Amino acid sequence: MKVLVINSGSSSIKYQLFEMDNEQVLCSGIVEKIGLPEGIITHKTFDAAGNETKNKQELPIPDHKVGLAEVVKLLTDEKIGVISNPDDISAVGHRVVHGGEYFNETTVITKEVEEKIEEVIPLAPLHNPANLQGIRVCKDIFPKAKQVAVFDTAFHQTMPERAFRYAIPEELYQKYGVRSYGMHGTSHKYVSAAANKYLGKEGASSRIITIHLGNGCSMAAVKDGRCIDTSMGFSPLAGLMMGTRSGDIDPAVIFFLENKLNMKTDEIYDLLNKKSGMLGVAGASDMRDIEDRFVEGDTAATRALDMYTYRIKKYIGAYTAAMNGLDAIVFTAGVGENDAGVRRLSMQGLEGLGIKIDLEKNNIRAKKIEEVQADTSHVKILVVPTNEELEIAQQAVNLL
Ligand SMILES: Nc1ncnc2c1ncn2[C@@H]1O[C@H](COP(=O)(O)OP(=O)(O)O)[C@@H](O)[C@H]1O
Ligand SMILES: CC(=O)OP(=O)(O)O
Ligand SMILES: [Mg+2]
Repeated sequence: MKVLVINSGSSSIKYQLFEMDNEQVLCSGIVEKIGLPEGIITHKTFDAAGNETKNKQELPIPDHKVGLAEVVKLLTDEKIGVISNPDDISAVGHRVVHGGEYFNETTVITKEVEEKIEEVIPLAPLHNPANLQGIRVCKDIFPKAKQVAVFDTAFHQTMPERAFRYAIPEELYQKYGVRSYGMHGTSHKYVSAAANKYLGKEGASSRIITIHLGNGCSMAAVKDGRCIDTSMGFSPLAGLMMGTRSGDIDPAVIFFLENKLNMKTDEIYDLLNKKSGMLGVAGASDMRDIEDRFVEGDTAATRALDMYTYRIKKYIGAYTAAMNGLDAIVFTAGVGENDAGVRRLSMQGLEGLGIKIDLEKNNIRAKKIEEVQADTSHVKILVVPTNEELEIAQQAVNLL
C-alpha cells in the first residue's frame, strides 16, 4: 500500500511517499522558504537498497499552491518520478494543524470534515489554509486515494483542565471552545516516544520536555508518555518566540495598538503572526540568516537569539516544576536538529537544575538520535530528528 504524506508548515511543505508494506520511503522532499524571494526544493528518491538520488532546484515559490504543483511534477516526472499512475497511491495523509473542538483523532476527510477545517482557519491562519490547499489539490490529482487528516492538536488532548483552561468567564469555554489546544502534537508524540524507547523507558515512568523549534516553535511536558502541558495555546501564536510570531505577549499590548495607533484587528493579527518573532526583532525569520549575522556580531541578531533562548529556559523551569523533576530534554525540528548555537544558548546557565550540555558533542546536525549532555549532567539532552510524515502515514494506515 502506497501512502503519500503532505506536511504543510507555515514556511515549508514536506512530503514523503511510503510503501507501507515494509515502511520503505520511495521518495521524500522539502519545499522551503515559501513566500521568500528564493525558494528551494530538495527532492530525494531511494532505491530498494536505500541509496539516495538528490535533485535540488532554486526558484521563487510564492505560496503553498505553487509549491504543491512542483511536488506533483516531481512525483510524476518521466525521468525521476516514482509513480506512473496517480491511482498507485492508496491514501494521502495530510497534516492539519488545528482541529478545534471537532477532532481529537485521525479522520478520513469528507466534505463535512473539510468544512470544519475551513471553519477553524481563524485559529490557525498561517496553517489551516495551506493544509486545505493540500487536501484540495490531492483530491484532484489522486481521486481514487483516501484522504486522511492527522491533527496537530490531537496529542495534547490529554492535558488536564488546569493546563488547558484560560482564566476567563466559563461561558467562553463552554459555548465557544476558548481554551488552549496546543500544536505540533504529531512531532511531540513522535520524538517523545522515540526518546522513551531510546532511554529504555517505554511504558515506564518518565519526565521529558520536548522542544520543537521550526519556523513555528513549541514545547511540551510529557509525563509517562502523555502530554500534560504545552506552550502553544488557542492558536499557534502562543508560547515561544518564533520565526515570525511573537509568542506570549501581554494582551494589553493589543488594546494599546488599537487605541493609541488606531490599528485594526486584522492588522494586529498580521503584525503578531507574520511580522513579529525573529523577523520583528532582527529583520529575518530564517534561523540560518540569524546565525550568520550572530557570527558577524550583529547586535539585533544577538538580542533576538538571547530572547529566543531565554524563553525556552523559562518553559524548561515551568515544566520541570509541573512534572516535579526532569529526566530528559529533547530538541527537534529544523532549528532544534541543526542549530548547535541555539541548543547551546538554551542550555546555558541551567546547571542549577542539573542540566549541562557538552559543547563538543553538541556540535552536530543530527541525522539520528544523539546524546549531547555532559557526563556530569543529571538530565539527558537528546537531539531527536522528528518524522511527522512517518507518524502520519502510520496513523493513516491504522485508520484505514
Ligand atoms: N542548518 C541549519 N541551521 C540553523 N537553522 C536551520 C538549519 N536548517 C534549517 N534550519 C531552520 O529550521 C527552520 C525551519 O524548520 P522546519 O521544522 O522545517 O519549519 P516548519 O515546519 O515550521 O516550516 C528555519 O528557521 C531554518 O532556518
Ligand atoms: C503549528 C506550527 O507552527 O507549525 P509549523 O512550525 O510547521 O509552522
Ligand atoms: Mg513543521
